[in-house]
Amino acid sequence: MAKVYYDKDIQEAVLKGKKIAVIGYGSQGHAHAQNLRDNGFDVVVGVRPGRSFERAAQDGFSVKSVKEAAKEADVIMMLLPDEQQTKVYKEEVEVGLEAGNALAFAHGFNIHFTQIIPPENVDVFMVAPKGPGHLVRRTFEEGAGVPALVAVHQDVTGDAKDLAFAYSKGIGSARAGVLETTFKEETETDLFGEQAVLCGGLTSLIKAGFETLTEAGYQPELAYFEVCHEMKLIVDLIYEGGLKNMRYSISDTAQWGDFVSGPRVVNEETKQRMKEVLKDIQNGTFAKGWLLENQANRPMFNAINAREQNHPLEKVGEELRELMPFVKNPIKQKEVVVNAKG
Ligand SMILES: NC(=O)C1=CN([C@@H]2O[C@H](COP(=O)(O)OP(=O)(O)OC[C@H]3O[C@@H](n4cnc5c(N)ncnc54)[C@H](OP(=O)(O)O)[C@@H]3O)[C@@H](O)[C@H]2O)C=CC1
Ligand SMILES: CC[C@](O)(C(C)=O)C(=O)O
Ligand SMILES: [Mg+2]
Ligand SMILES: [Mg+2]
Repeated sequence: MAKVYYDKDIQEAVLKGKKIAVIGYGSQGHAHAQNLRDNGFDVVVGVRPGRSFERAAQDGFSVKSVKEAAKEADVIMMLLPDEQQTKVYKEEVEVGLEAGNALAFAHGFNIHFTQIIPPENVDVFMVAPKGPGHLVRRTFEEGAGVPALVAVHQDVTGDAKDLAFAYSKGIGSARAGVLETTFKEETETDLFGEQAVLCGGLTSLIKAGFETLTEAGYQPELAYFEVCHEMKLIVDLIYEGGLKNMRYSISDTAQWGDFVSGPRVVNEETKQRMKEVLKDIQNGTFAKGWLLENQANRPMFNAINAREQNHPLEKVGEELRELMPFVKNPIKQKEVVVNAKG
């Protein structure tokens, strides 16, 4: 079994007393900044003027421009959207880097695909939480954490690996488990996971199930409960005790259907497609497409996003969730409050 590191295995002294600039205050940014601060680390937030700036100030942080924060910090964690990082790095971060500083990432995209090439005199490490930023914060507040991967790309001080582990402990990830990896392995597996299984695979599966039922004349509300709402309840059982725990709880009829019909839907052909997706990630085709899409101001991203938001599943889901007061969306609620103040 791979070595998994926990709080007890990690010394945080190497990071204590250093100034950490969290660049960006979005999904990951707000969680890293707040968890690190709660664990006694010295954090400055670097963002452009606007919504995030106001939110970080409202949360009590010292907030500066990206340039100022990066210049005054010893450790600079890049938590801007991947596609924005190169420009901001070149214009505002690189100039403030001093020998012996550390440049850090939560995903390997820009280092692995050579969009950012840091100077040779700084450490470069990664702490990549294996979960959405809002849950990095929420689980931390609940006394738990989200697992993370750490990697070192450059080690000039001899401390890069210790810094990465200390940072992972600082954001609460070592409560759940931290694994060592490389930028290449994290980048390729993270992109594959989100495209083929966690986000792309799952949304396509849910939509296909919903459409199959509604096109056959079944009620959309019923279809939503069947293939979307219940998904969380089933996944919770898998999360808590593996596939066998879920299969223990469902009926034997469902388990037999799982065995005989599941592989008719997700089969060798699906796996072949997954291999193609992985190949496009490994050979840079996906990265190139995403970077070009952004250079063109996202024409396809925006068109698909608009279409997806109008999918009948989204409409009926919105109506049904309104009628389930126990289905709360703490992320949305927080944003509404902030927007109202902003
Ligand atoms: N989202 C996640 O859960 C995960 C993300 N990651 C990685 O973490 C990194 C950050 O991702 P994520 O948290 O999703 O990012 P977000 O999209 O949530 O980041 C938004 C933040 O970046 C700021 N920002 C955007 N563009 C600029 C710009 N041009 N100049 C200055 N500030 C800018 C925004 O400010 P404003 O409000 O002013 O727009 C906001 O503070 C990425 O590398 C990602 O791959 C890794 C694991 C999971
Ligand atoms: C699954 C999507 C993710 O990789 C994540 C939350 O881990 C991301 O890039 O947001
Ligand atoms: Mg991920
Ligand atoms: Mg990702």
